[in-house]
Amino acid sequence: MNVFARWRPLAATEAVLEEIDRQTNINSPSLISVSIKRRASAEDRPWTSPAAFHTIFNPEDDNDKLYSHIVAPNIPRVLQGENCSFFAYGHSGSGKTHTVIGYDTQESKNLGLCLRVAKQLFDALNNQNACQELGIGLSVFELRRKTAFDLLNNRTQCFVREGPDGKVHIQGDTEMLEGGKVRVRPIVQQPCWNFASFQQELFKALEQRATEWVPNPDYQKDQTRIDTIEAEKARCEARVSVAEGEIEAIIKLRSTPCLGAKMLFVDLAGAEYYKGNGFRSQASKQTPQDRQESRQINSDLLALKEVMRAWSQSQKRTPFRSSTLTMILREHFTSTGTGNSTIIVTVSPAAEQFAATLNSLKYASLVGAVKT
Ligand SMILES: Nc1ncnc2c1ncn2[C@@H]1O[C@H](COP(=O)(O)OP(=O)(O)OP(=O)(O)O)[C@@H](O)[C@H]1O
Repeated sequence: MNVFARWRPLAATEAVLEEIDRQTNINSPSLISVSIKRRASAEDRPWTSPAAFHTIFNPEDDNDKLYSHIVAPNIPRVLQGENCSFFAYGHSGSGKTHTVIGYDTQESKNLGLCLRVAKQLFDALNNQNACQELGIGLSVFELRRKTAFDLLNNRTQCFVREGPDGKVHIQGDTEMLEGGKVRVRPIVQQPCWNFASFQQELFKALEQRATEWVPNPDYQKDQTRIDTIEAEKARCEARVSVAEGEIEAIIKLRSTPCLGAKMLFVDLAGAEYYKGNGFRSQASKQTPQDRQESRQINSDLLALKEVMRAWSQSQKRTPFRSSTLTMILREHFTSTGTGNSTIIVTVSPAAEQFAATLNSLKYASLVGAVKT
């Protein structure tokens, strides 16, 4: 497990605020620690993390720098068929989405890690004539209160279930196909053949995050059209099944597998829900539904920490079953093989966020300081 921390710049609205007193300590050639202190109180002793971090990025470091340190070194492994996962953890507004997706798509140095790697992979595919028929499959889902929502399929509610193959699957409802065949609708995997379409599909999916959908009362169902499309869908599915069989056969024949690896980017829920040491709780403003959701996020984040620790130590038993989030992630951890899992903790330098920042750094350093 690789652990990185990223200090974001003070936002314009925070310009007048004091900053946290912080220092990076180079402890060993490979790992570093961080010390932080409230600047306001002279008697405060700094809290120093264990040597847990690979790199600590400063406010002036852009997404391009993070990409070249964190993601780019993994590309050769992904091309050899190993999975990699990247988690952004931090309190609300600390820069998770800025890091994973990015808010500026015009400048490639500002693209978030997920978009930047897609760009790099498409550039590489375009440079190799032999690979012109290779693309990237994109799945995007949001996990809320034990339910997954497929963001590439109108936020369709999906179930997280363990299948007879022992793997955890995210699946929609069971549906009846023409001819009485029954199938469980899988989560959409959108094929993208170039960077522009990848970006477009990703943003379309992200727009579906946690927004209420209200049906149009004037909508009239056109059953004939639905039937025609269903029939076309069944024909396409049959062709996909044949193609999947052919791909499986090709993968088995290859001496160096380079198809079928997955890169997973997780923009975790804001960690202010995680009630840690000295954290200023928002509980009084929350509705009962909010509180239930906070508890769920809290237990998901704790479960994730335990999974990361157990996995880093190669413990015999990794507690994947303790939450829906970790159940879903099991496949990514267990099939990583010699691949990599990375956590990027994003933190604000604003002194008023001290408790949240301390909490986030403690979380990440507990994971990163594990002796393997
Ligand atoms: N490293 C950075 N450099 C420049 N601006 C940043 C950086 N990190 C965050 N920001 C800015 O701070 C704001 C909040 O960041 P972001 O939306 O990524 O936070 P978040 O952690 O995803 O929050 P939430 O949990 O609420 O989704 C955004 O306007 C973003 O552009």
